[in-house]
Amino acid sequence: MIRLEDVWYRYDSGDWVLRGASLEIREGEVLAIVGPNGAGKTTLMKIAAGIYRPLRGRVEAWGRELWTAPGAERLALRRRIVYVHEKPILIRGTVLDNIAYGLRIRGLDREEAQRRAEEAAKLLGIDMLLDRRASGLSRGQQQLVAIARALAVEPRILLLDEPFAHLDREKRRLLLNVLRKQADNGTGVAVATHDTYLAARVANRAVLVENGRAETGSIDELLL
Ligand SMILES: Nc1ncnc2c1ncn2[C@@H]1O[C@H](COP(=O)(O)OP(=O)(O)OP(=O)(O)O)[C@@H](O)[C@H]1O
Repeated sequence: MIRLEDVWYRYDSGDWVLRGASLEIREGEVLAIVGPNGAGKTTLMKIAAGIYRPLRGRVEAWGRELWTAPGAERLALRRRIVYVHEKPILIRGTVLDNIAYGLRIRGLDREEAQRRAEEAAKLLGIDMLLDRRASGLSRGQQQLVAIARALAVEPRILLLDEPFAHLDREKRRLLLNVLRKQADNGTGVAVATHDTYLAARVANRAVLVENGRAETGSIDELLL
């Protein structure tokens, strides 16, 4: 589980984006992160992923303060968390290479990485694309490849930034089901989205990011 406590953040060039934001991302549930453009949803998720260090406040992962943990421990904690950007960066090579990439850098041998990458691709209905070059894919296909790459490493916490944005109706529904199943199997899933309808369908709880703060509430309170 990840806990952000009274987190403050601003970029070099601007005002405070987060001014005392707190939230929890728990295993076994889907958390919807909603709020207006520029409110700080992406920033918050990158802090939860251990990519950005807050200027004030605490980030706890499984009870350990992430940024004061020794390097090796911090790396181990961060590896349980995967963040998928709205505009994913794909490596050169095939779709299979891309989905297997996270596993390869975690030290799995080629065969095992391939087997797990194929499984993840099947889950998202993109197994027919495995031999295609990643550079020729549509935006929606790229998004699914990035999500498959994340699923393949079996993270304890999965953070997705606008995962539905470029997907057609059928793929949105498929992803919705996959995320629900992931949570039911114990993964903690957080989804930043502008689509409150999808958020309400998939999430157990919601967080509204606004004015630098994060307000946690029920689906009824924040989404409907
Ligand atoms: N790399 C950066 N450098 C400077 N400012 C940034 C940077 N990234 C984000 N910001 C600013 O921080 C604020 C929060 O941005 P963030 O992307 O976290 O919001 P968001 O809620 O995810 O927005 P959206 O819904 O539009 O995706 C915005 O004002 C944005 O302009």
